[in-house]
Amino acid sequence: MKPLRAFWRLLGAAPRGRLLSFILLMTLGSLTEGIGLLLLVPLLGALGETAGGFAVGEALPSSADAGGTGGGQGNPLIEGLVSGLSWLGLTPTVGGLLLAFVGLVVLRSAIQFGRERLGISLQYRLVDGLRLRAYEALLGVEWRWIAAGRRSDQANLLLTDINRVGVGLHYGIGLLATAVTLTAYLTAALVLSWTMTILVLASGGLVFALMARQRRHALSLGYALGEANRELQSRVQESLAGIKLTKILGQENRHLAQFGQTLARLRDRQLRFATSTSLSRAFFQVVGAGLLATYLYVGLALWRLPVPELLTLVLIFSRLIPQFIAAQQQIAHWLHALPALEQTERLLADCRDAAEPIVEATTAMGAAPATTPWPIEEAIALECVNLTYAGRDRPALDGVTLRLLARTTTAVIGASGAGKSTLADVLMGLLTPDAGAVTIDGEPLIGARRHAWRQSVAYVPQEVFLFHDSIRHNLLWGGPESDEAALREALERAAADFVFDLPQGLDTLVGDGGVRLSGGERQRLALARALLRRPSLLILDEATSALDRENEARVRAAIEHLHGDLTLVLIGHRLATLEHADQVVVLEAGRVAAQGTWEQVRPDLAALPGDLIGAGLRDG
Ligand SMILES: Nc1ncnc2c1ncn2[C@@H]1O[C@H](COP(=O)(O)OP(=O)(O)OP(=O)(O)O)[C@@H](O)[C@H]1O
Repeated sequence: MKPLRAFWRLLGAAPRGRLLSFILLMTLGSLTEGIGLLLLVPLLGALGETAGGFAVGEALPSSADAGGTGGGQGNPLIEGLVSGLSWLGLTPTVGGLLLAFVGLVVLRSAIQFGRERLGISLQYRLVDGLRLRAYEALLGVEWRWIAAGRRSDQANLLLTDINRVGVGLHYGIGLLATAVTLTAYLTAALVLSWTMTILVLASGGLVFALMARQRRHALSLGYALGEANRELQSRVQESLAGIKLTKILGQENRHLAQFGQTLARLRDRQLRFATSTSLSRAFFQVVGAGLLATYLYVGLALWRLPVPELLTLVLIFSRLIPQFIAAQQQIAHWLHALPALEQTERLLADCRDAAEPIVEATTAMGAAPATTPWPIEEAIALECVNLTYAGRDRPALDGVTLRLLARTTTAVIGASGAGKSTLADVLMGLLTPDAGAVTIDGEPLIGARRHAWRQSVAYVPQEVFLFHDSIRHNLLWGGPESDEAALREALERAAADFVFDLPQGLDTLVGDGGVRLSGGERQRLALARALLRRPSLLILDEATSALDRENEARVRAAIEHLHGDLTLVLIGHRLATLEHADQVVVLEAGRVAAQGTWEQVRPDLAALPGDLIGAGLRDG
């Protein structure tokens, strides 16, 4: 990735008005800096010529009557500045010049304040814009792509990598300001002595070239830091997710040691970058002092420059050197952050390639996914559906042909790994088959229709996910418009009326992922949330696995009550639910091994190998 091009591309997303204001402030700041420095020349000249006996209000000797070589006489720009002051009615006195000088410093400070504020707000805007784009891209991508990636890498990118881009951008914007200031200093120096300026440019260029290795080092450390950050993120996420297991297994020390090692690797890389930047700063300071002494010697002894000019030049160069050091540091920081930007842009490009098509409707808020309900009139049909996950030889679904009639109940059973959840994902339009077709009332479930179809589907998985929020807000994810009565009805139908016995009722916080509730309570809340959605297709994936017999019976009664209202798919082993299904589908290694009513498939089950039915089924 070309560093300069990447910077402009990133900056290109900034609002034009703000960017132009920033550039204007940067230029004005540098202009005041340059003019302020040039005003010092006549001042120093006047002070020198009068050997300290000058009254503050006395006019400066004009170029005509001075006759000397110091004080900028003969230099058209400085004379122009002085006569500019006279034209404004300000007699160029020592006091006047001093006042003008202080005035310029005040003005420059105000401009600098504005510029820095604008620079930071630009940086935050660009970083947040990038973060939002990355998040939006992740949300809009095909499920298959998300499932194949690592959640911790995605979290790392959204949080740490984009933060690093922000830091890089901060230095990049700083570099712009430094470049403009450097230009102003060099222009001021050029006005005073072009030979000296060329000497400065040549020596500065040489030092800059010598530091190329440090810049390459910053880039490679940027890549190494990215890896260490990803490792830390995955370590933290995994450790926290598995903290219960860690405690049960008594492996706290092992986790701590691993965490310590990951941290040490991260710190090592950060420290190497900090050392490299500190070293280069120290190197520049020493070289800078040497160069300054050389310029002074050359100016005084060889080129015999007038003292006021020379003093101002030395002042300019003494300010120029820290700016030069800053520029080198800013470039190194930008290069250090470049791998994070590269990673973000790669994610955006990958997400663009794997984006799920969406039909957009125009709303008051702008474009939004269409959410028109999609009722099933006849049937959902699967025709020779094949699906193989990336990196797998064996298909998860192999030539599956099924017909789910509208408002009937289908039970899907099969051994672990038979393909039941994959079938559910295909029915929901989350996964597209590699071959074969899925149709709803004869309409193929492809392209943007898959997203639209999901608005009419509800799914209750075995591992229920609840947001760290109140029960009410968790339920409203299912039906945002639901009123109190609708919430109560859904909770009662899902046998989740335990909510009303809680001290805070619907406003009870459920904890991270619903950790403050039992597994069975979570399942019943998830069912209530699904019912609020008023779906055309409801898929329950082992949705009663965590329930005790009493609550399972209640949920089963609720499910039986739904029979005929909507199209139901029950994935599970429990005989009691299977018996009430209109059809039972038996999957084995991704194939349909048997299909029909429970009485029809029952004899086939005995012939199938392995523990297909499971103890739960035999128990009923
Ligand atoms: N994201 C994935 N990447 C690769 N392979 C996968 C993925 N998800 C599932 N599989 C594989 O696909 C096959 C079918 O898995 P699936 O989860 O559909 O089975 P299942 O019948 O739902 O199993 P269980 O009852 O244990 O939940 C299995 O061999 C599984 O290892």
